[in-house]
Amino acid sequence: MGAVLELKDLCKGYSRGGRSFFAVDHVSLTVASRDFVNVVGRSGSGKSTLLNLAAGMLAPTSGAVELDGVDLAGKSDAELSRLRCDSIGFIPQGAAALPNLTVLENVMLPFCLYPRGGDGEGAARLLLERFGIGAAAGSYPGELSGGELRRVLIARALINRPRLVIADEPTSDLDVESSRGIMEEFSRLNAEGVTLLIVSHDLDSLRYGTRVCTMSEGRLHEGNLFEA
Ligand SMILES: Nc1ncnc2c1ncn2[C@@H]1O[C@H](COP(=O)(O)OP(=O)(O)OP(=O)(O)O)[C@@H](O)[C@H]1O
Repeated sequence: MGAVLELKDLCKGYSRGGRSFFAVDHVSLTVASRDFVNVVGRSGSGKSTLLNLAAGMLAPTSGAVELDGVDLAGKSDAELSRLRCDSIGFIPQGAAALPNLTVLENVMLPFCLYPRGGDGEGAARLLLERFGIGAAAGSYPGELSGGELRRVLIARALINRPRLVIADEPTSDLDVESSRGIMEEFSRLNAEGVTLLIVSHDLDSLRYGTRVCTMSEGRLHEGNLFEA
């Protein structure tokens, strides 16, 4: 299978208090089609920075990100937005829904951003049903629980049927049962052919993936070394 996502010797440097450091330090990772990669690691180890680089939200200090063989370097913001909207279902940490749009409108948003054919409303309603929140289609985000809201954001990330889903702690703040429901849904998506790269705090989530990588002080290692 070809690589959906390739991170090549990726670095992201920051400086704080007069000290320079790499939040992401020479990371290489090949995510093949149908991989389900979980990334674990301590707080501050660089997981969110890595996902933001992978999704083209952040520019690397050095190294390259290739999506389906296409280097993201040199792409304009508009091109990156389009690419993300079409190819990546990105669920950032603490992602917010737009408060003045209904749940249905929030889910349809990426569908409406660029002209495309098909039945966006029908697809959005199906996703809401799939995540057990069909009855909330006409509600506003402020009227939903944290777990319901998270499912709305996941549905929104899936509306354009992305080949790759990148999610930063998609089950944070959820109870065990809700977390399992979401991970099982990710697992089903994976079985349908979707490739996933997910940061997870919850070690129970690891059994749903096909690979685990550990982030430690900006470095990425294959395997779960988190508890070692
Ligand atoms: N814009 C920034 N400027 C300076 N330092 C930053 C910036 N963004 C992140 N960092 C630092 O880079 C390191 C990695 O941060 P990152 O958010 O990627 O970690 P994380 O593993 O996702 O943490 P958590 O699990 O707590 O979300 C941290 O030391 C953080 O303080």
